[in-house]
Amino acid sequence: MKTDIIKLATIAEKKTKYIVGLMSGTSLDGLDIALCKIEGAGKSTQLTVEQFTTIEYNPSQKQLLGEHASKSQVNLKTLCQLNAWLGELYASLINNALKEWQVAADTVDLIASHGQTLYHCPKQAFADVEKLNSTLQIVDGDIIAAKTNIITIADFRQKHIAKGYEGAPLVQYGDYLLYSHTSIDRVLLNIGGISNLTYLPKNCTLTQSMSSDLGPGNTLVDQYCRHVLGLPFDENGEIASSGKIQLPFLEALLSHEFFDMPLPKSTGQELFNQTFVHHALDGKDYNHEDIITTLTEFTAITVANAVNELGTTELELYVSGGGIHNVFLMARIESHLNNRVLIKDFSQLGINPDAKEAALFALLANETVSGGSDALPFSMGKISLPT
Ligand SMILES: Nc1ncnc2c1ncn2[C@@H]1O[C@H](COP(=O)(O)OP(=O)(O)OP(=O)(O)O)[C@@H](O)[C@H]1O
Ligand SMILES: CC(=O)N[C@H]1[C@@H]2OC[C@@H](O2)[C@@H](O)[C@@H]1O[C@H](C)C(=O)O
Repeated sequence: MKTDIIKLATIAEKKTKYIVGLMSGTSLDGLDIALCKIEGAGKSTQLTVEQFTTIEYNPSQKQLLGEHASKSQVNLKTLCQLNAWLGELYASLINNALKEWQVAADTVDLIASHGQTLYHCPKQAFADVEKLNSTLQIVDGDIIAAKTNIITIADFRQKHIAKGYEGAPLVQYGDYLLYSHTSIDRVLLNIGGISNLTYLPKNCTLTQSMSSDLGPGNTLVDQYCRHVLGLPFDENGEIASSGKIQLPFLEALLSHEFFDMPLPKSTGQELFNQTFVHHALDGKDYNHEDIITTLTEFTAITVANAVNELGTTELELYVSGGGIHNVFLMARIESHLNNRVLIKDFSQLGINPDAKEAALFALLANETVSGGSDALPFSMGKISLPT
C-alpha cells in the first residue's frame, strides 16, 4: 500500500508523464482511449496524444448502457452490476490497447477515467431539486487500477459539484491551460451528443474564460435515427440535406426554457430526448427527412446563437466532436454565423479532435497530481491504488 503512495509521490515529481485518458460520451458509442505524453503542469503544460483508439461498444453493451442512461427509473441490481462490469471492460480494453501499441503497463504513470454519465441534474434546470447540483458517472476506479496495475484517477465531476458548480462542463480547464492565446480570441466548440463551447478571450485568466453547454448536439437526430429509422446516425448529414425546415416545429424546439438561461449552464439527455421532440411535434405528421432537417437546424441555431452572443467580432472558432462530420449541420452553423467567422478544424491546434475529451481528463489527472493552485483552483478526481 505504502509503495503505491511512494510511487504516486514519485510520479507527481516527474517532468514528463504518460497518462491514459478515457472518455465515454453521451452518444454511448464507445470508449475513447488516448495515451498522452504530458510535460510540465499548469500554464506550461504540453500535451501530445501519442496513441488513440475508440473501441466501439457492441449492440448489447449499447443497449445496456442506454437502458440506464438519463432514465429517472432503472433496475438497481443491473445498475450495481454495470458499475463493476464497466470497470472490468475498461481494464481489459486498456490492457489490449497497450499491448497493441507495444507499450508496457509499467511505463504508464496514470489512468484518468471519466466514466459513463448516467444522470446529470443541475439544480437550475430541475424544478424539483431545490438545493443541490448533482451528477452521476459510473465505472469504479478501483477495478480499473487493480486489473491494470496502474494508479487510476476517476470520477472528476464530484469535486466541481462540491465547489459549488454544476459538474460540467469541465473542458474549460483544459482549454484554458492548453489553448488560450495572448492576442487572439478563441472559441472551442464541441458537437457531441450535447454541444458545448469554451470562450477564451485574448490574454484571459481562467476566471475570464467560460465554458457552457449549448443544448443538444447530435443526440436528438441520433435518437430519432436509432429509434425510428433503425440507423445509428445521419451519416454525413445526408438525410438532413434532403428535407425541409418545418418552422412551427423549429419554434417549439427553440422555446425550451434552457435557451433563456444565461451562460454558463449544463444539460443532458434528461431534458433533450424523444419526449421533448414528441411534445415539440405537437401531433404534426411531418416526414422523417423534415424532422431530421429541423432537428439539425435546431442544433445549428442554438450553437450559432451562443457564438454570436459572445459579441466578439474577430475570433478563431475551432470545432471538434462527431458533429463535424455532418456536412449539412456545419454549413448551417456557418450560415447562422453570417459566414463572418472562419471555422477551423480542431486538428489545427495539434490534437486529433476525436481524442480531445479523453486527453482533457489526462490533463486534469496531471493537474491533480502535479498542479499548483496558481493554475486550477482545486483538484479533481479520486485516486485508486492498484494494491
Ligand atoms: N460520419 C458522420 N456523419 C454524421 N454524424 C456523425 C458522423 N460520425 C459521427 N457523427 C456524429 O457524432 C456522434 C458522436 O460524437 P462524439 O463521439 O463527439 O459524441 P460524445 O463524445 O459521445 O458526446 P458528448 O461530447 O456529448 O459526451 C455520433 O453519434 C453521430 O451523431
Ligand atoms: C455530465 C456530462 O457528462 N456532461 C458532458 C456531456 O458531453 C458534452 C457535454 O455534456 C459536457 O458538459 C460534458 O462533457 C465535457 C467533456 C465537459 O465536461 O466539458
